[in-house]
Amino acid sequence: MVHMKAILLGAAMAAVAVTTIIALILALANRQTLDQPYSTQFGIVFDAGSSHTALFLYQWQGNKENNTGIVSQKQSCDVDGDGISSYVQNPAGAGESLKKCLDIAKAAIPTEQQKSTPVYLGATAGMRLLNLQNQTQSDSILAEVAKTIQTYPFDFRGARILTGMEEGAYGWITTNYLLESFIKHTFEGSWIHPKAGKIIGALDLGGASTQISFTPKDPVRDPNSAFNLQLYGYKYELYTYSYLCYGKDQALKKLQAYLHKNAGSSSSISHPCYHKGYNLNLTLAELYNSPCVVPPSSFNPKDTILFKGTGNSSLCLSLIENIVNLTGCALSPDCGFNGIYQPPVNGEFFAFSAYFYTFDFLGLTPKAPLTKVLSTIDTLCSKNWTALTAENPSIKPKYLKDYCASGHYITTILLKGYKFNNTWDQISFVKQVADTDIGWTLGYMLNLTNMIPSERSSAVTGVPHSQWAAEIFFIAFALFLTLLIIVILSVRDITK
Ligand SMILES: Nc1ncnc2c1ncn2[C@@H]1O[C@H](COP(=O)(O)OP(=O)(O)O)[C@@H](O)[C@H]1O
Ligand SMILES: [Ca+2]
Repeated sequence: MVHMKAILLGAAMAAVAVTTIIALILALANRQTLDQPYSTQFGIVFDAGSSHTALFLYQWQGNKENNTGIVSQKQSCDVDGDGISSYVQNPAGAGESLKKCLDIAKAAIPTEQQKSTPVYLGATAGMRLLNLQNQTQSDSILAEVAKTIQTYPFDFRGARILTGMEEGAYGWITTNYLLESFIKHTFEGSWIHPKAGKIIGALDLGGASTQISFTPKDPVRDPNSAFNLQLYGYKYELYTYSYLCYGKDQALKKLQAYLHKNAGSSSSISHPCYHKGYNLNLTLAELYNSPCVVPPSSFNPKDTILFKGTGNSSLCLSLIENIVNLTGCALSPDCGFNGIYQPPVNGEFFAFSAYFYTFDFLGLTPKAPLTKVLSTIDTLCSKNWTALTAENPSIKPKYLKDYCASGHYITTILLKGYKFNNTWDQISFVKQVADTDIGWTLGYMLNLTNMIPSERSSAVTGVPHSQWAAEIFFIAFALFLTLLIIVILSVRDITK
């Protein structure tokens, strides 16, 4: 009898073991399903900035992950000419200007994929300002760019002006997506949520606006600058603010207007941020062409003024501190500049766009000690224009003339505005991560194409339904067998 029971138990255990092993093999063996070749998909985003427009072509491969996230930049294309907001006299020209880049993108996408390639155009602060000045003009420019894109075989999804908050939040999403701060692909092939605290803040300096976005330590006190997100099952409360008129170009225009106002009737004005030997002629129409500067009560738009560079670095810095209003704070002490609410900065930050361009020219990327930064800007500002242009023959004068001023502007807003004075080393000045540009465009596309799920369950690993059913069947069957044996053995014991 004991012998019989042992045989039965042995046989049953063997059956359970075999069933469990099959279930395990099914569960573990076939993760490669996701590596089956999916066709490459594409997406296009136009960044219609205040100073210029660029096209970004992104690609991704079904569910197949590469080591830096799923979506990468295949190529980018710079549109010739200025930003679309400069086409007020010729809105159709704004549409026309996009064709070169659209043709290049079309050539890069296989014909059969073109119809399913989404295209977005997002305009930022240049169009925000035009929209404030003259909505009819901004609408007609948007209509013209939409019309041109629709002549291409893509899936056009709209041309619109982003809010400053969207611009800041999407830049933050792009940065953290590329750095895999939300979800990380491990060596073993699964996805994990990385340790909290590795979320990076984003600093974007454009021509007409500048954005700061980060997750503060404490809850955001002003709902107007709170942006709540849920990504891969985790909630984030973002502080984000966009300072309209405080992009690099509009801030430097404010400085010109300030100098003009203080020059009285003189048409020749010393400019301490311009290099000795550099002269700039400007009509008053050009100087006062933006809502960021208040013109004198009466002026002749055709009058010209002459800015003469004096290369006085310390005077330049103190004038820039006048442009950025550093006093007054309603929610004291939590302020950025201009009395705008901002919680204390928290953690590491990536600074891109004109932050990067300026610091790249200065040789200060990705990081440099603050003392070196300040002395490098001083040295640059004191160079005379002839020497500077001779040393930098490949740099466009329209950028070269402003690096002194923008160097001082950047340190002013970062140190005294956002108050990185004790955390300077937390800022990296970068253009790309994993060969993909940092900016709002990728985050915008990821969001609009629902490529960042809000729930963890939609994350990337998985098995096909049939395999999942087989796994469940064998696991259930193993459990059933175990139970059956226990019951049989107990019944036999009782009836004995
Ligand atoms: N090579 C460069 N050197 C210096 N500044 C640059 C360079 N390329 C672009 N920029 C600056 O970067 C900024 C880009 O802003 P943009 O995206 O056009 O405006 P916004 O984001 O405010 O709509 C502009 O101030 C432009 O002058
Ligand atoms: Ca921009």
